[in-house]
Amino acid sequence: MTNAVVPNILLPVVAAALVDADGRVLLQQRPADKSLAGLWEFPGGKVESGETPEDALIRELEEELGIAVPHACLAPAAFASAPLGDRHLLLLLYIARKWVGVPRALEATVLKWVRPADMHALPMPPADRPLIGLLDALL
Ligand SMILES: Nc1nc2c([nH]c(=O)n2[C@H]2C[C@H](O)[C@@H](COP(=O)(O)OP(=O)(O)OP(=O)(O)O)O2)c(=O)[nH]1
Repeated sequence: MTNAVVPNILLPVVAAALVDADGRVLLQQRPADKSLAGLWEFPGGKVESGETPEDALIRELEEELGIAVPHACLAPAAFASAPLGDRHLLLLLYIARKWVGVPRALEATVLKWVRPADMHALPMPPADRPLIGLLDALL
């Protein structure tokens, strides 16, 4: 009997809606040399092997924005499920209202604070579209 390795079709990605005192959410623009270039996304990234979703998100927010988000400040909020190339994206969105440091675009082209209602007019990854209305209802 062979133990065939089945490739994992699911791509787990974590992302954060960082919310400021005015109810605006931080979006970042994906750089030109990456997939989905130029689209506005929630900061975050892929969950690496051996990481919990929350550990992955804390790491990504430090790498991408230079901020520290305490584990206790990450509230699970919504998810998206959508095809992405030959994989299937499972995007877990958390809300955070508190963090340490001032977000800087360390990997993205630029950052922007946006109200959920204004996100409809922005080019965002297709998987993110259903998250806009959910965020609007939650904030
Ligand atoms: N961080 C983030 N990723 C998103 C969002 N929506 C969405 O479809 N994605 C996709 C884009 C990427 O394929 C994947 C996130 O992984 P990543 O940001 O670490 O990927 P990457 O740029 O390092 O690598 P790649 O896309 O060039 O393969 O999830 C979102 O709102 N935030």
